[in-house]
Amino acid sequence: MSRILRVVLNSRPGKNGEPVPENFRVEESTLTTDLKPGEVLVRTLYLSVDPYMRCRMNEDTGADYLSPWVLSECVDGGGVGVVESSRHDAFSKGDTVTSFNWRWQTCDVVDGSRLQKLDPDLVNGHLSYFLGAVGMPGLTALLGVREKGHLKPGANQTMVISGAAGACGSVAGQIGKLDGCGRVVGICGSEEKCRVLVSELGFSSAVNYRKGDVSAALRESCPDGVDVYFDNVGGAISDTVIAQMNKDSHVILCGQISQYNKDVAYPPPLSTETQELLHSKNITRERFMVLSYMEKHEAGLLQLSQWVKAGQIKVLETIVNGIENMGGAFCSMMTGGNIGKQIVKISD
Ligand SMILES: NC(=O)C1=CN([C@@H]2O[C@H](COP(=O)(O)OP(=O)(O)OC[C@H]3O[C@@H](n4cnc5c(N)ncnc54)[C@H](OP(=O)(O)O)[C@@H]3O)[C@@H](O)[C@H]2O)C=CC1
Ligand SMILES: CCCCCC(=O)/C=C/[C@@H]1[C@@H](C/C=C\CCCC(=O)O)[C@@H](O)C[C@H]1O
Repeated sequence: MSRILRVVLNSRPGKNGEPVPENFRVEESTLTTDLKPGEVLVRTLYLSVDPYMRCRMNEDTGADYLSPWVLSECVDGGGVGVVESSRHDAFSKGDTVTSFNWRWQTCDVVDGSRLQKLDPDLVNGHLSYFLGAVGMPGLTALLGVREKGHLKPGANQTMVISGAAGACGSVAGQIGKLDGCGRVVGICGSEEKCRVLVSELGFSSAVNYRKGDVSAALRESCPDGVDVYFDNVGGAISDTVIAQMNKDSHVILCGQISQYNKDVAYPPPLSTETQELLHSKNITRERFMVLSYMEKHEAGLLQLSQWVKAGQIKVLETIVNGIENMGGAFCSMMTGGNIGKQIVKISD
């Protein structure tokens, strides 16, 4: 038996409500560490907080691939850890492992069939990158751009990314440049984020949507209009971008975080005006889901790893320490407290 800490869902914010750290509760618990055949004892190193978790806080997530978190039960999501002991043939003590359904616990006993082994060389030992640029958000950026972006190298296209300073957005913009866009413009929520996008990540320009006339700033940044829009946020920001899109251009419908605290279906309905614009300008706007391209994940992670190791993709992270800060980190990410991927470090 071993004493552990875990995070349970304490209360739901309601479908129309902002999440607060008090929606989560940290508890002491005990873990039986005698393993049955096929089981693995893991120690948690890093946990991820992600926007889709807001949907899991509702009784009904509104998405068939997302199950709701259960009140007073341990919550779960992306995690990375180390194997302490194993009774599963595929895992040995010291292996680095990950899962999409890692319980928010300091240690856990898990069925080995639910774990994937990771090669730390892919991230030069920066294991948290497996939850960000060389993990699900990086794949979302890569596959979103490649599957739905219709990029044409040499065509001097302009790509706009909303949520540009976040985990997916910061990588998507860099891939836009690597894949040949002439101009890559980020939209995000602070001056500091704009500075980082341009001076550290090589974006052509950046627009702070909390300041001034966003439409005018975007027009100045995109004098030839917008050819590709990587949409992470939806709502009024996306209406503004779509109004400046060119004929036969493309929206990559990645996420709609501005609507996640509202009781609306996913993807949320568009205004009549925006729908008419999409139609009259023949703009594609297909829903994109990274989990629909599982067969492309392995090659995608190798590509992301190569870019990161070569310094062609710069990785931004915001890391807080301690399992007691999971709820706070989640709420902070939902309100723009992160630059790059929001990570919680659980142990060394
Ligand atoms: N389709 C798919 O398969 C996947 C989709 N996603 C989606 O991608 C998007 C980005 O996810 P991820 O990179 O993990 O998260 P981020 O790291 O981008 O964090 C979320 C960011 O959203 C921004 N934000 C929050 N509220 C608003 C708002 N009302 N208006 C505008 N921006 C807002 C904040 O930045 P700021 O300071 O700029 O406001 C915040 O930092 C989400 O919509 C998510 O659901 C993610 C993974 C897979
Ligand atoms: C309804 C809102 C969806 C917003 C889009 C989004 O962020 C999608 C993210 C998924 C996410 C799914 C994660 C785990 C699935 C298993 C969870 C469970 O219920 O057990 C990510 O990991 C991949 C994206 O497609």
